[in-house]
Amino acid sequence: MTQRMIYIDSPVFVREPELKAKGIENIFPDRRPLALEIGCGVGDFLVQEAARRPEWNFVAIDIFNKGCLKTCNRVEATGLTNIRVMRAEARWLLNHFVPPQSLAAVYINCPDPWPKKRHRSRRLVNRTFLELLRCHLAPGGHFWFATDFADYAEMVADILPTVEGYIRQTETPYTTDLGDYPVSKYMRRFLEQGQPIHLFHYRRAEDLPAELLKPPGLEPGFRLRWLARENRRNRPRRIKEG
Ligand SMILES: C[S@@+](CC[C@H](N)C(=O)[O-])C[C@H]1O[C@@H](n2cnc3c(N)ncnc32)[C@H](O)[C@@H]1O
Repeated sequence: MTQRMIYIDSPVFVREPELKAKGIENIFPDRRPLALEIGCGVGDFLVQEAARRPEWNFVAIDIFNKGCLKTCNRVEATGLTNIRVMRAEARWLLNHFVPPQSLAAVYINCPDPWPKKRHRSRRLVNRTFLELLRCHLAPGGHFWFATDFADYAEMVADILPTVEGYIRQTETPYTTDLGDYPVSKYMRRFLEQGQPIHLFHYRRAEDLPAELLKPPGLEPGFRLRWLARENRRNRPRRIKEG
């Protein structure tokens, strides 16, 4: 899928030069625990989460330009000041811009399921990704992962207990009782169709041996290669969108 690139002119949108110049922890006027939502879509989950956790700062990323634009519009409409939006690929951002052990929380809701067997390796959440995330989560940092896709849930439920340093916060590997976890656009869509959402909640262990805090190295994942191609093909244009 190619994307129509619209210039995002929003005070909450952060571009790479600003990120490089300031560092992710300094893009907000005040330092607070920093949380990251990966694949924010249109931003409806994050505005709910950021409103109920005003003591945290939130970075929302997505590789789709239009999703970033809609998220920016939504953030501006709510008046929330603790959210910034970036168009970025998750592994790239973690590897290049997120300091070690700095994230109070990471959220991933309804990531692309890649249902075909031959495409499973394209799934974002796999062993290497969880090892990478472990390096960037703060001690005690939260990892929330929600998927509508049962096969993805089973895959992650198999892997997570074998990745050292994650501590389960639910009685079972995942729960379909969402409690007060905010509902995203995709989650709502599946819930309305009577399909369960599988919610994982883990926390990073307080103390980890140094060897578990070494990043596994940037794997040029499918989305990273796709984004590089898209960026070569497109140059953002300034278009007024209502
Ligand atoms: C199925 S949508 C879900 C959107 C939203 N989280 C929700 O639940 O409504 C998955 C989103 O993840 C984004 N995405 C996929 N791979 C990504 C990656 N490697 N880094 C950042 N965003 C990614 C896609 O662009 C898409 O917007």
